[in-house]
Amino acid sequence: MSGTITLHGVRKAYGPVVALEALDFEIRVGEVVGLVGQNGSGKSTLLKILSGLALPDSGEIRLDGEKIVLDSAAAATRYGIGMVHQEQSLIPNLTVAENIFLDKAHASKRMGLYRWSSLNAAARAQLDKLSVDIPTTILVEDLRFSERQQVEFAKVLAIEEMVDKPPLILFDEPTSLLTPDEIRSLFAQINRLRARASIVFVSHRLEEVLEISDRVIVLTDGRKMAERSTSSIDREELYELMVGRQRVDPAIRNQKRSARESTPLLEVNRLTSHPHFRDVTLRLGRGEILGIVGVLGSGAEELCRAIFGVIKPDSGDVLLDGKVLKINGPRSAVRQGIGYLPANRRAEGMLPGRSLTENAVITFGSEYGWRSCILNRRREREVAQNWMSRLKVKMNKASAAISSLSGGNQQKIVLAKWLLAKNLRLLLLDHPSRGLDPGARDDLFEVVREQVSNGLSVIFVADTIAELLDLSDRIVVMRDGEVTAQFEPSSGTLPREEEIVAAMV
Ligand SMILES: Nc1ncnc2c1ncn2[C@@H]1O[C@H](COP(=O)(O)OP(=O)(O)OP(=O)(O)O)[C@@H](O)[C@H]1O
Repeated sequence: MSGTITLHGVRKAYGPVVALEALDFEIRVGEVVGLVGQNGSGKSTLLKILSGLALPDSGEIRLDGEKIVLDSAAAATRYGIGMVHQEQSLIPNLTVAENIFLDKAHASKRMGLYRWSSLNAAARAQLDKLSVDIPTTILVEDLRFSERQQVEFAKVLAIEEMVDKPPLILFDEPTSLLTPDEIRSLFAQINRLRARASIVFVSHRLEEVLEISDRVIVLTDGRKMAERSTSSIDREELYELMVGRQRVDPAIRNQKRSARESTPLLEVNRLTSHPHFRDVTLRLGRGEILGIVGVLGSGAEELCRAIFGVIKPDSGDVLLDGKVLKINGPRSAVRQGIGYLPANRRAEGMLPGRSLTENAVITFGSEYGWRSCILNRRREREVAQNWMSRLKVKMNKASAAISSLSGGNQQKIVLAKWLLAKNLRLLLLDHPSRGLDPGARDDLFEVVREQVSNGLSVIFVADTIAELLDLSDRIVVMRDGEVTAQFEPSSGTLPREEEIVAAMV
């Protein structure tokens, strides 16, 4: 059995929204297929269909020419298909071994009871395939994010022994929370595996897609708009195919950047919050963008949370406009003109059951009549919709539930919520581009720059060094809770990537 999976004329609609249309797609063993597309273009829908979580409305899926029906995750497993989920699907209070075999019938389970030694040995064998030495008896909740992802990967690989065909492994943005070293080791694992599996790799990071994939498919509005071998296309061309316009070279934009001489809006003096960060001192001018970068555990995210009042500092102080900021929690931060876009937007940034407009106006509705006797819904809607169209939110109608949007479009709504604030002075953006397609990220940065030129000050925790250099006026590097370097390119020149990396690790 060769294990080729083909999709023929697949269509999937959610009510009036067509997520996939007339999709033909072939995935062959021995190759990695990169899947890219703008937010809302149908990538997650395609992964759901392949992993048995959604059924197409029409069209067929075939394995080596034979029609198959993927009507549940278990059915997908039977055909050797597994997904390494972006939002991990492991159960925290079970061990690594239990998680790897949780969804599978296994010889180590008899009448509902585990034979632990054989279960652990079987789990070890799966982890060994990835050259990972995580103990099989440890609870998943005690693992780092990247280790949990390895367990997810091993869990999918365990399918290999259950079926007589090479597995199809689906990766949904696997690198977004990994450090550069962790990405290298994931790629090495994929490269070792590729001869005996087929792989679909979904990501917004075009350089990574081009590096790891043999072929790349571009989805636009649910349709396959291009399919190329990665040796025949470069990043700029792929960006153009996806976004429909050329990318402005950040180097050109940076040349235009002039040093901003300004009185500080924010001064952070020796701020400490155990165990997150220590002795952090920095200043942020009016109309300035301060980029912070650091690997997981650097304390950068917690610093933003402390300024917004989510985390209580142990010592040090924060001055806003020369006055000591009393940080009594997010409510008082909002009153003082501080906004915060959390990294975990689904959990912290939105009300899933509410509509797009309600989510957009939830914080500042009162400014547009939210709390007045006569609810000024129309005004609210107008302002919210103005931002939604500026951020190019792909939606059916503004009254739809936010949960019906694609991940990237949900994020744009959470950002719109802050841009609606009339008194916004300081915006804290924690990994703002995570989940956004490259075009949407450039649009977002453009909106941020525009607001900054109107006097807004921004602290942003960057996802990658490239975007850090793209957006920041000044740069702070953090490691293990401390500031390890500050770069002030007042002459218009930015630090070199190696200088930043050296301070990060
Ligand atoms: N459960 C749902 N109900 C209604 N519409 C949905 C649902 N799931 C997806 N959609 C719509 O289907 C389209 C495709 O969404 P999908 O999540 O597949 O996009 P995506 O390419 O994965 O986007 P992103 O890059 O933002 O994650 C979008 O317009 C989205 O709003």
